[in-house]
Amino acid sequence: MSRLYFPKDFIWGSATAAYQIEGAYQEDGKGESIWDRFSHTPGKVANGDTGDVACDHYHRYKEDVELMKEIGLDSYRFSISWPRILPKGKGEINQQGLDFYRGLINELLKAGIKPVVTLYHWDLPQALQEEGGWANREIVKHFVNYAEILFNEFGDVVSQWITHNEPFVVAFNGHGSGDHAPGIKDQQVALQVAHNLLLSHGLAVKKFRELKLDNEIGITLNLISSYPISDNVEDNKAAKRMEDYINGWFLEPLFKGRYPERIVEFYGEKFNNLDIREDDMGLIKEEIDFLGINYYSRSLVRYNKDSKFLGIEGVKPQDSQYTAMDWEIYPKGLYDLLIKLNQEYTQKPLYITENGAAFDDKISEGGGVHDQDRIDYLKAHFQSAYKAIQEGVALKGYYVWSLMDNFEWAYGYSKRFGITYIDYENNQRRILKDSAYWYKNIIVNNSLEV
Ligand SMILES: OC[C@@H]1[C@@H](O)[C@H](O)[C@@H](O)c2[nH]c(CCc3ccccc3)c[n+]21
Repeated sequence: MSRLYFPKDFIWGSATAAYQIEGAYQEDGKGESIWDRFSHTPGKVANGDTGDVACDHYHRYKEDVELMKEIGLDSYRFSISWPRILPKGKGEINQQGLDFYRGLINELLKAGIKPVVTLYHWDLPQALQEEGGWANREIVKHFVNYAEILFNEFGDVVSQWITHNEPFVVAFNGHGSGDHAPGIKDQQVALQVAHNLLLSHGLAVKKFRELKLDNEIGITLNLISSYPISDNVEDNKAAKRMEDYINGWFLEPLFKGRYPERIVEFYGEKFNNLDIREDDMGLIKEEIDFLGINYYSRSLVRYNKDSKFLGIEGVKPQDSQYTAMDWEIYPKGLYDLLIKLNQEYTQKPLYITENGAAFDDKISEGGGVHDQDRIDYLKAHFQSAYKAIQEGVALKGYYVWSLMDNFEWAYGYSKRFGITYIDYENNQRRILKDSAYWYKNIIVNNSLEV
């Protein structure tokens, strides 16, 4: 057996999001979010699950920081719930909302754990949705106002700020396929939402720079590695379109100030109809300090002239392994992605802000949760990250998704991503899974045994 040693200042962390773990959905002045509304809408979420209680983190955050300390995390990535801070999305500030996050951050600092805050992880105040939400360009100034409140309140204790979690998903799942809140099904709206999200990111970064804070700011994107099933030209073009659709639509504006031509022509009229103003692309390209990457799996495609989805058809190799989300386990895709980002987009510091897997975890007779499949998944992806670092990629940290089982959006509580098991039948009891103990050992040694 040999050991792969990570750089000495490498950050090992874990990640969550407010709506997925906090619960207390109407407590202490919190306003309604679009996910409160969506999850309470019959038929939208598996088993009629909602985030009303979730993991009850709102009341149990001290216990949860103790868990993070036991695992030995260097850092914890979490999101702040906009409607806890501004119940109507703007106007009056809810002090009890600020107090909750102050308490959480204080516990983290006492435990020597770096707080990394995601400003927006999908839980828009419902009051703003009623004014058009992300489809209405006015939202940009409300987002910057919200961000400024948090920069001023926590700017001296937060290590890094992430403006948005996965604008692709907010735009295309929330406004294209409609399987996420607010459940709109309109590609034209989805494209406008994507643009407004990027613009809100750029203006929030600009505001952050004006405040001259000494921590860092970036954005988190869900990114894939995209491969053609054969080396024929049409399959290769299909794989490139897939990469442009998920990765390029956001990477190109953020780092090159433009939308990717190949797919712009594919969108045609829908792109020409967009409300993009003269300075927008320059504002979106405001320099960031790091890029957050959420990687879970690859995309393997073939060209299909009858496919309404960009002429693309997904392929699922028989001999691959799959997670409980039916996502192919493909660690090499993380390595390929990191190398490509380094070569084609940025040499800025990169963080894996999410990587992990859902498996059908069970509590064993002895009371433990033996999730060897999750250990194997993480080990293989850590090895890919290690290889990329060895080849010069400025990967500075890795956040396992997730610290605990939680509300998995439209899948409700049916999918478990945590390294901590949540026993929903037993008062949300926390049980560290074998993967948590395995991760603890990695962190202590800052190395991986292979
Ligand atoms: O699905 C697991 C996690 C979610 O729980 C996080 O909130 C979200 O940031 C996140 N993103 C991805 C990859 C992109 C994706 C999002 C939604 C559905 C399918 C894929 C996976 N995950």
